[in-house]
Amino acid sequence: MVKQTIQIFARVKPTSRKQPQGIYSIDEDEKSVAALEIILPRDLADGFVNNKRESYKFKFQRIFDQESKQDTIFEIIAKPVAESVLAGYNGTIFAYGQTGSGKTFTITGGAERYSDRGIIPRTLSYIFEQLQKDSRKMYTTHVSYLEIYNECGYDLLDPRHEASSLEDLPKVTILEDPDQNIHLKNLSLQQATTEEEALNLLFLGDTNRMIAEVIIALAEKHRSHIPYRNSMMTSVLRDSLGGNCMTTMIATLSLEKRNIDESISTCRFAQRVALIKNEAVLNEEIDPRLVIIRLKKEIQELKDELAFITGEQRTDQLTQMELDKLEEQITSFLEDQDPESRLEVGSDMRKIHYCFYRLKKLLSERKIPEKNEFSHEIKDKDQEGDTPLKEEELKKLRDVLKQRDNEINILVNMLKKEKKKVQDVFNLQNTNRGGTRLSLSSSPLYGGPGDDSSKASVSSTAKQTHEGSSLDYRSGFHRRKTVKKEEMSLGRQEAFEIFKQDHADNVTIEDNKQILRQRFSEAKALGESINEVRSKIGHLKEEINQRQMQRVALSITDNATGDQELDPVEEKLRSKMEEEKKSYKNMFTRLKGLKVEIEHLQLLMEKAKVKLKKEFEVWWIEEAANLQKKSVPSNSPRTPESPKQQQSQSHLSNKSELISKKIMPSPPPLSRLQRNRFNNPNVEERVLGNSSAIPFTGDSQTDTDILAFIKARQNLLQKKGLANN
Ligand SMILES: Nc1ncnc2c1ncn2[C@@H]1O[C@H](COP(=O)(O)OP(=O)(O)OP(=O)(O)O)[C@@H](O)[C@H]1O
Repeated sequence: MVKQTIQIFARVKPTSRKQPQGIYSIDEDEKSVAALEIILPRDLADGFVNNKRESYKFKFQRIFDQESKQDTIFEIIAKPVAESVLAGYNGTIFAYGQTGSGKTFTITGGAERYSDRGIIPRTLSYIFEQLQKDSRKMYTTHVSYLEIYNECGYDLLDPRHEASSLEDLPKVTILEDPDQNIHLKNLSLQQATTEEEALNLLFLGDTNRMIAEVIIALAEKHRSHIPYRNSMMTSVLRDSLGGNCMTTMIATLSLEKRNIDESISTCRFAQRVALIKNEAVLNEEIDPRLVIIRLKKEIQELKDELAFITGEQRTDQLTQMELDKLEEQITSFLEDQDPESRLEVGSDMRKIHYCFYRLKKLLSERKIPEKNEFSHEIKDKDQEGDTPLKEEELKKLRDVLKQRDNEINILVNMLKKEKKKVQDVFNLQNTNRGGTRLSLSSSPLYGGPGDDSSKASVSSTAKQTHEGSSLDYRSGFHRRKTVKKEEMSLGRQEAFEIFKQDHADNVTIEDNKQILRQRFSEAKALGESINEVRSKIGHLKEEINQRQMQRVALSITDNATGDQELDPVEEKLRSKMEEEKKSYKNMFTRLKGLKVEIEHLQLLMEKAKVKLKKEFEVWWIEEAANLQKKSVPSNSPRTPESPKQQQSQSHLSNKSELISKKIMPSPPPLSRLQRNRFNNPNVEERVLGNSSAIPFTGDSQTDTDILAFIKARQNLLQKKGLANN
């Protein structure tokens, strides 16, 4: 059992604006702990009579200042927890801090760059790497993703559900057993056999969360305060907060002037958490049948020992099973070549006697006659030695000797021929050096120049995700994407194109596309270099083999002992081969890293695309709702709406201004074609200037789409100062 308090770390989020000097300071001089001092600026200490303390000091295991990078956070905070998990303990890492302080950035990672990936993807990578190294054990890995919102738990990885709101996801409830262990009912456990599968699950959960989330924001203001002590989150984390677990907390701080109070309260919370002691117990699941067998054996041994010491001999017969076991032991003892091996049968005299009896029997049955035969033979030979060899026998022996001599001569001639062949090959190779070489690599790992197979190989797994696979959680995502695409009408698609052009996330997608292209070509070039090195290694191996054959042949024909000496040429070839192998390994490791990076970037891009689409959908619905309100006169009958439509519209209308500001920070420039096509006052007048709402197509949904598009365009133009009015 390991007793340990919860480890607390602090991370300060980089500030966008330059902060006034001295708002906080970090003191790392103290041994093994660091201190964060938050200084209250005087203007915050309100009024004339200043009763507020001016500075607050908090201790942490370590404080990561604004410039700290994600890899450092992983190495120092997460790796030790991952190591304890691999050793068999429970491990938890959680981030705590005010909104926008960097919890998601620290735990999951940023959505823009590969280097921004957070603790989860890095830990997954580390864990799978370690599991791969250990071939002695069998591991199974599962992933769960639980979202807790408003005291309700939701499974974000259930492959049977496509989330468009949290309510679509399976609800997870807490159950407590009589031993007060917490169980999460309905939370699925998804098996992940590789890092890639685990990352796909993480991505699926993130996407589901994102899709179910722009609803949460709307409901947020109606949310009542949930006391932390009784919350579902605390129940789920019960073991992590004072139980059987190695736990680490990261206090995320946004140390800007306006956030000082929140930051102080986060630090206070961390100081309290640091007092919580956990008792982590090694998780061991013991098979009761194995325990029974072990205990029975122990009891028997103790009984035997007791009988031996007290002299009380056991008189009952050995059972057939015991006899069979003894036979097995005797056989393996006799077959064992090790002279030191022992026959261990414990202190049961019956067994000891039985062994002696069997050995004696064996000796009398087999060994002794053999020995007798052998001694007779020796005796006969000795007697022969005393008699002079007969002339006839001598002649016979001379003939045999001559025959042997002939055989040797034939063999030497054969060897000479062989040596010549080898020499020819060797000469031919020397002539070929510098010219073209025979390629030994029959199945290159990656394609040659101009071949796209390297790209295919590197991206195949990620491609699988999009092209559908047998795994439900992958195809689920794919299905959603396809459905959405099919649903989009032409006008809506066009509006989406305009919408995304200037969206901040589109810049990220484009940047990542660029990086992806670079990584692909790097991977391709690397694949080609790997193939080259592979074939070099093949050639070197071949050269070494030939060299060895040649030396053997030489040593036989010249009766030399060359094979025992070191051959400098061979040594040189070997060291060259080692170098090539090293560079092969380095390149291969880099290629593996590139593959992970490419897959990660593809997931980031997909995530950004889903987010973009989601934001567009919300904006579109909201625009349509506004427009309908405007264009339908109060006394004319309204187009009937589905209850769902009504609900989403009423939710969104409150936020419409906010959303359109947020998602359209600056409108995209319209092309001349677009301007000509849409900047038509007649259409506008028809739709917006005239409240009689003339139907375009007769289909209310399509008309709504058209209206929303025109309105959206008008908004854009107004913002750009291009509107006609
Ligand atoms: N260490 C950091 N380096 C760079 N950017 C950061 C860092 N921490 C946070 N950010 C950025 O700050 C913004 C807010 O961070 P994040 O979403 O992680 O906050 P949060 O605490 O999870 O917020 P919420 O509680 O609202 O979900 C994001 O755009 C994120 O990329």
